[in-house]
Amino acid sequence: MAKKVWVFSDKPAFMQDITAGAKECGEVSVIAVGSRDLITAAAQAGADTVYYLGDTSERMAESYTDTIAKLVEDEKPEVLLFGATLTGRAIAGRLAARFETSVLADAKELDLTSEVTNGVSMVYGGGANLKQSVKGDLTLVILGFGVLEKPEEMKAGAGNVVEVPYVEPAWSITLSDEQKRESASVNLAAAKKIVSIGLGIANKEDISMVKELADALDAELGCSRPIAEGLEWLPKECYIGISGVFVKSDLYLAVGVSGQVQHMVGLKDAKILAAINKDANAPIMRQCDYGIVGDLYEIVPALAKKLSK
Ligand SMILES: Cc1cc2nc3c(=O)[nH]c(=O)nc-3n(C[C@H](O)[C@H](O)[C@H](O)COP(=O)(O)OP(=O)(O)OC[C@H]3O[C@@H](n4cnc5c(N)ncnc54)[C@H](O)[C@@H]3O)c2cc1C
Repeated sequence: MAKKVWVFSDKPAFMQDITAGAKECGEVSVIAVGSRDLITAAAQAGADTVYYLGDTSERMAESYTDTIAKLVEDEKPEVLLFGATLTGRAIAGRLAARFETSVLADAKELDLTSEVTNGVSMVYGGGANLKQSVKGDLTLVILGFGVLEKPEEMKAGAGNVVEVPYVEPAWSITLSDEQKRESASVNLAAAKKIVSIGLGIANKEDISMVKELADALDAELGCSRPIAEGLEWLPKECYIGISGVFVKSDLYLAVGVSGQVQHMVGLKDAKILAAINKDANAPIMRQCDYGIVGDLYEIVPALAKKLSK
């Protein structure tokens, strides 16, 4: 059953991915904010109508929420699909509050063909799948790249452009400063060997001790989320798990990592899992191929010494 589907993503490739997938279900429109090049990109991916909101150089994308809300009230799309980016999430959440509805967040499967929109998303940090059927006049969905199946070649749409006037929000965010984020040069998703640290490491300075072991193994250094997000001892690109990187290394050596499900989901495709943990009952010790029970401060230097010989 064809629905009136609209797509928003601030990332052009993401917008095209969703639009091309949604096109398979009927007519699709795109809400474009930013460069005018987005209009062509949207039409190439199948957009029949492109609602062009303007350039974001002077405004934060979130400031367009009122403009989009007005457009939704006027045009009444049935489904709004948002790419899972920070901006997509911010706008979807604001619209949900505005229209007193909820968001089907982080859909990893989505069926737009039946009368109600059905989606599957991960819950409990990837431990379970949640199936949802969304009823009501407006369905808001946040989805990842590649979730919607798309044809090998994109089918272009009519690309009719509607210039949408800006609706001044009651309050808006001003961008006052930008700082470059520290990022890692390593691509853990492609690494063959990884040594990963967790909260068993007591001090930031001790990371160099584990790095010596990683170097002896010719491995990259990864970590659990608290090391990167809470303590910020390593860049965010270095943490493995449901909300971080998914790895498929030949060897994954976890040092002082307990093995919570949110971490373990990210290394389910690693071939050999080894762990060093002082607690024989830590969850990771039940899942690893090789486990060393003991103090990492004794085992790591001893292993590094042995391996560098
Ligand atoms: C929505 C959500 C998403 C999340 N996503 C992720 C994710 O993507 N990735 C992720 O990693 N986490 C994620 N988490 C966090 C996750 O639940 C755990 O809190 C986290 O993985 C625990 O990190 P850890 O193993 O380093 O620390 P801990 O659980 O504290 O484990 C530390 C381990 O070190 C051992 N240890 C302590 N001292 C020593 C020593 N001297 N020698 C040897 N062993 C020692 C302890 O026995 C313990 O097992 C998420 C959580 C939520 C709620």
